[in-house]
Amino acid sequence: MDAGTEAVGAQPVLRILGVEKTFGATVALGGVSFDLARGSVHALLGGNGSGKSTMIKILAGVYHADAGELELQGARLDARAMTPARAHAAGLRFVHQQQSTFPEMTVAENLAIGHGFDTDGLSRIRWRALRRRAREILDRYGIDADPRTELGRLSPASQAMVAIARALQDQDGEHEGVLVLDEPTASLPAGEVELLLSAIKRYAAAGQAILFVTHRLEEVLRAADRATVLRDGQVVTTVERAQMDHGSLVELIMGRRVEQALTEIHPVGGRGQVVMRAQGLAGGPIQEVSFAASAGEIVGLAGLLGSGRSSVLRMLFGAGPVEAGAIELDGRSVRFTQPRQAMAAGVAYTPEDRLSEAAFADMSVAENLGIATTGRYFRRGRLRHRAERRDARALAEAYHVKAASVEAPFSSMSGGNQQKVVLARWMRRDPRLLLLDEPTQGVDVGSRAEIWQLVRGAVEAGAAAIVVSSDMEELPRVCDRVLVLRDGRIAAEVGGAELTEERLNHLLLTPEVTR
Ligand SMILES: Nc1ncnc2c1ncn2[C@@H]1O[C@H](COP(=O)(O)OP(=O)(O)OP(=O)(O)O)[C@@H](O)[C@H]1O
Repeated sequence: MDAGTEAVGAQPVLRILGVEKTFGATVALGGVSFDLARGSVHALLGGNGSGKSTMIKILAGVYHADAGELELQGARLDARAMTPARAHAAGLRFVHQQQSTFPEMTVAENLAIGHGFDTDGLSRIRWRALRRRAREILDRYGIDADPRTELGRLSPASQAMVAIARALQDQDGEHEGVLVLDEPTASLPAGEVELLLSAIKRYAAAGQAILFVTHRLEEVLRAADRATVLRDGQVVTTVERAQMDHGSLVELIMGRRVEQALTEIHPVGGRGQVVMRAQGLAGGPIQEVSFAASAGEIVGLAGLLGSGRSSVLRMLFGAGPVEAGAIELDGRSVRFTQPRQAMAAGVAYTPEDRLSEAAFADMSVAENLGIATTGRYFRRGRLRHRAERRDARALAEAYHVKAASVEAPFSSMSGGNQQKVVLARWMRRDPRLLLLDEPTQGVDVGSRAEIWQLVRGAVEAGAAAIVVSSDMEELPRVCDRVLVLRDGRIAAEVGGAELTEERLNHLLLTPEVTR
C-alpha cells in the first residue's frame, strides 16, 4: 500500500452516531457510535445478544432506530428513517450468512440476479453480453471461475466471493460504499476461510470499507484492521490492529476473563460401553458408514460441505432415509422411521438450522425450553404453566440465556441464545445419545466453553455424543476422536496425539486418503 492510500484509509466513509434501539424492555442498542474508515476491514464483535445484528439491521433499513444518525460519505441520514432502498442508495451492501445464491444456476446468472438480465427488443436474454459482463466482474474480484459453471460446483469460498461480487457489482464509483459481511465464514472449512479472508483483505486494500461481523477471533486477528466491541448494546471500545490479541479481545467481549475452559474439556480417556453402533448405513448421500460411539466420548464428524455429515446425524435420529444398514442403541437393534421414536429411545438432536428445524419460533422461550419434556408439565390433562415458567427461569439462568423474559418469543432472541435454549431443552431429558450439528455456530466465546462443558457433562454421566462441526480448531479440542467423511464414506479416523487442526485440514483437503 502506498502513502496515498494510507492517507485515504484514515477518512471515515461511514459514521454511526448515537444509534439507539429498544425492544420492549430490552435495550438492544444504547447509543452506539463508531466510524468506519475507507480501505479497512472493521470487525464488529460482541457476545450473544450484545446488539451486532440489530446494528446491522438498522444499517440495512430492516429495523428503524429509536434515535441516532448515520453519516455516509458526508451525507447525514436519520437512523430512524432508514429503509432498504435508502441504505442501497447510500452505498451500503450486505452479504449474509445465508447468501441467497442459487447453486443450480450458473455463475453468470447468479451475478445477473443482483443486477438485472439484459434483453433485446424481443425480450430475449442477451446471453453473450451477460457472460462477458460476468467475466469482467469475476476478473475484477479475482475469482477463478468460468461464468458458465454452475455456482454449486465452485468451492465454498468461491461461492461466497461470488455473493460478495454480486453485492458490490453495481456500485456507482469505485469502492464508495460499505460492504457489510455477517459471519461470512461460518460454514466454510479452514482452507476455504483463508481464501475468503485474503479476498476480503484484497478488496479493502483496493479501497473498499468492510464491516465484518464474526465470533471467530482468529479471523479478526488475521484480517481486521480495527475492531469495535459491543457489550449489552454499548460500545466498549474500538481497538486498532496493533492492540489486538486473543486474550484481550475475549475479555473485552465477555467483560470478564474466560478461562481456557476448552482445553480442560479435552477427553480424560477411557471409553465405556458402546451406546450407538451403525453398520453399513446407506441412504441419501451416504454410501457406506460404519462406526460406534461409546459412553463417555464425543465423536466428531468432519467433512466438506456435501460430504454427508449432517445426513448421518439425521439418519440416526430417524429424520433421514435409511436405505441399508443397521443401527444399534445400547446393544438393541433399532429402526427409527420418525424422530419421536428416536426421542423416546433417548436420542437428542440439534440441527444446524435451529430456527426452522429445532425450535418453535413464535412460541415463548419457556415453551421452547419445556417442549422436549412437556409431559412433566401436564397434570390431569392441564398444562402447569407456572411450573413451566419457574423451571424455564432457572434453566435460562443456569445456561446464561439472555432474553427479555421467559415469556418473550423465541424468535426475538439473538442467534447464540437460541442455540443455548435448544441445547438446554434436550439436556434436561438426560439423553443417551446426543447428535449435534454445528452446536457452537454463531455462539460467542464465553458460551462456547459453556456449551462444551454441558456436552462433556452429559457424556461423563454415561451418554455418547456425535458432533458435526466445520471448525477444525474446535474439533480437536473437544472430541475424543474425529471421523472424516468424504463422498458419503468414512475416509479417515483420527484420535490421540494425531488429532490436530493441521491433520484434520490435511485430511479434508487431500483427496486420496485411506483409513
Ligand atoms: N425483534 C426483536 N424483538 C425483541 N427483542 C429483540 C429483537 N431483536 C433483537 N432483540 C434483542 O436485542 C438484543 C440484541 O440482539 P442482537 O440479535 O442484536 O444480538 P447479537 O449481538 O447479534 O447476538 P448473536 O451473537 O447471538 O447473534 C438481544 O437481547 C435480543 O434478544
